[in-house]
Amino acid sequence: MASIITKPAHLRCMLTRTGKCLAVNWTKTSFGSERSYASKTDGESRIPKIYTKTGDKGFSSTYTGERRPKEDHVFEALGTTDELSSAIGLAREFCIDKGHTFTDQLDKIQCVLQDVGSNIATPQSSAREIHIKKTKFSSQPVADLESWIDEFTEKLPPLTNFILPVPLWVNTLSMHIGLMCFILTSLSARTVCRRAERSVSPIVRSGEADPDVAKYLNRLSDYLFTVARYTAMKEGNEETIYKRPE
Ligand SMILES: Nc1ncnc2c1ncn2[C@@H]1O[C@H](COP(=O)(O)OP(=O)(O)OP(=O)(O)O)[C@@H](O)[C@H]1O
Repeated sequence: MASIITKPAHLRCMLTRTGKCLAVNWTKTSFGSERSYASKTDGESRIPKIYTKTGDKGFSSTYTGERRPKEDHVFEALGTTDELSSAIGLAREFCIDKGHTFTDQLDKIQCVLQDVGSNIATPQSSAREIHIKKTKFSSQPVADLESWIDEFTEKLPPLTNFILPVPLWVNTLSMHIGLMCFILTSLSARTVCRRAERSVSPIVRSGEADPDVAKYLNRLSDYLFTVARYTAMKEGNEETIYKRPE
């Protein structure tokens, strides 16, 4: 089963800068400010602790050190991006089981989603130059997605109808990667991706995150849809298309 344990790039940045606590808690999937991270060390022994208790009252930190309520749109977007990465990690496992060849793409996507998180956790209005430099999101991942989508699309029949979300108990890969399944909708990576996009959009619109982050999530939902169609075709599953009721 896919591990949801990650090594966030932003946490690595933070470690390099502080130069301490190398036995870091890699199990955390999101962001901690330098200040809150430092407080996770245990005095002289420097044993890192996973908990600081600083979030117990419902507030947490951005990478820039701002304290905000946990329901803030930044943490909402960070949480949804984490969910998306978990859903893709799950899809990746089914991908390996079925012998599909694009697991390396899914690996890259999970890494890029860490960078998406770094960018979201760094509100531009409170960021210093060093924060911006370390969490800048490049446009290359968007271009990568586009070329992968184009490659799959060339191999697929043209899309002339709406494809219906049907429960495919046997075709678990398609289900987890893209096609909405009413039984496991919340686990469908594409729907989680679109939710992530909705949560990130207002942050980008207000100028607090990089516009390429929104572009990436928009393209990623198309990638997940296309790769789901591709795997369904490879596995010999017919698409259930929309027919107008008589
Ligand atoms: N509920 C949440 N959903 C999404 N992101 C969160 C949430 N809580 C915190 N974060 C983000 O993830 C980072 C790491 O989470 P962590 O649980 O360590 O924060 P905390 O609750 O503030 O601290 P602690 O757990 O030590 O009391 C935080 O710095 C914040 O940026």
